[in-house]
Amino acid sequence: MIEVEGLSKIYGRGVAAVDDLSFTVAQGKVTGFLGPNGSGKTTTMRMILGLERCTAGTALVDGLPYWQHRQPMSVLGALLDARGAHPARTLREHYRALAAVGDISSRQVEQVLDMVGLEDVAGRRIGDFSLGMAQRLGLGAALLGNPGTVMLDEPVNGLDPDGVLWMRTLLRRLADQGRAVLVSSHLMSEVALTADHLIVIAGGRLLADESTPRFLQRAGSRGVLVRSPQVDQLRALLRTLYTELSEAQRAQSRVKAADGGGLIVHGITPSLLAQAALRSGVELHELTPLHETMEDVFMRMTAHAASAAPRE
Ligand SMILES: Nc1ncnc2c1ncn2[C@@H]1O[C@H](COP(=O)(O)OP(=O)(O)OP(=O)(O)O)[C@@H](O)[C@H]1O
Repeated sequence: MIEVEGLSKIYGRGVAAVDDLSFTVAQGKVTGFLGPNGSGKTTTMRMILGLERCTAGTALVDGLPYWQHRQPMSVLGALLDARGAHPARTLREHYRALAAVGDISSRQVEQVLDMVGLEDVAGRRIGDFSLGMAQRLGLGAALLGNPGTVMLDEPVNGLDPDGVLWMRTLLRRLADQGRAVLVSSHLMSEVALTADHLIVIAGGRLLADESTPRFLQRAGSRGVLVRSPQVDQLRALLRTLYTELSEAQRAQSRVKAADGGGLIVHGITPSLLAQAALRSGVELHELTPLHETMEDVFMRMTAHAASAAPRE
C-alpha cells in the first residue's frame, strides 16, 4: 500500500514539478496514474522510492518510507527505467545478482523468468534485448522479491499489441493476488481497460482520484447522430424544433454534418427527435446518442488545467 500526503517537489527556479499531492494506492486494485507528459508522474514515483528528496510531504509504503524497510524488494517492486540493467550481463545473471542483494532464492528467479515469458532468452545478453523485452525484464526484476506493492512507470512503452495485452493481463493478475498496483501512463486508453481506480494529475497537481466507473460518469454528451434518406426535410424539422427551445437551450444547439452522411445534432434529446420525425413523416435510419470517451474526458480535464495560471 502506498500513502502519499502533501507531496511536493520544487526544482531550481521555483518550478513545482509536484504540487501538494495526496493519494492512496490500495491493495487488490490496479490504480492508473495518469497525466500528460511532464505532469510529474515520474518525479512522484521517484520520491516514493526515495530516489528524489521531496520538498514537502510524505510518501509511505506499508506505513514506512521505502528506504526504511529491511527487505525493500519484498515490499515494493518498481519499474522506472527499463534500460537500467547492465548490457553485458545475461538476463539470468542480472536477476541472480539482484536476487543476491535481496536474499531471494534462485527458484524464485526461475519462477519470475517464467512469469514474464523470458525463460527462452534468459541466457542472452541484455544489451541485445528489444525495448519490449527490456520492459518485460524490468517488470520481472520488480517482481523478484514477490512484493505486496508494484509500481510501474509507462510499462507498455515499446510493447507491440500482443505485449500490451499481455501486460494488461499480468497487471490484473497481480491485483487479483491482492497486491497494490500503481501504473503510470500519459494515455487514458492504455489504462482505462485495466485500472479499477484512477489518479489524474496535470502540472503536478491532483485533478481526480476516483474509481474508473465514477470517472466514466464525467463523460458528457457529444450530440445525437441522425441518419435519414430525407436530409432536407430533417434539417427543416430541426430548424422548427430549435425555435421551440428556450433561449438558453438554443445557445447549446447546433447541427453538424457527420462523417459518412447524416447529421450530429446538439441540444435536442433522441426521444424528442424521434417523436418529431414520426409526427412529420421523416424517415430515420439511425438515431444514436454519442458520448465522450474516457480519453475525451481526460483531454478536456488536463487541457483545462494547462490553461490555468502557472505556479511559482
Ligand atoms: N531533475 C530535474 N530538474 C529540473 N526539472 C525537472 C527534473 N526532473 C523533472 N523535471 C521537470 O519536472 C516536471 C515533471 O517531470 P516528470 O518527468 O516527473 O513528468 P512525467 O509526468 O513523468 O512526464 P513523462 O510522461 O514525460 O515522463 C517536468 O516539467 C520536468 O521538466
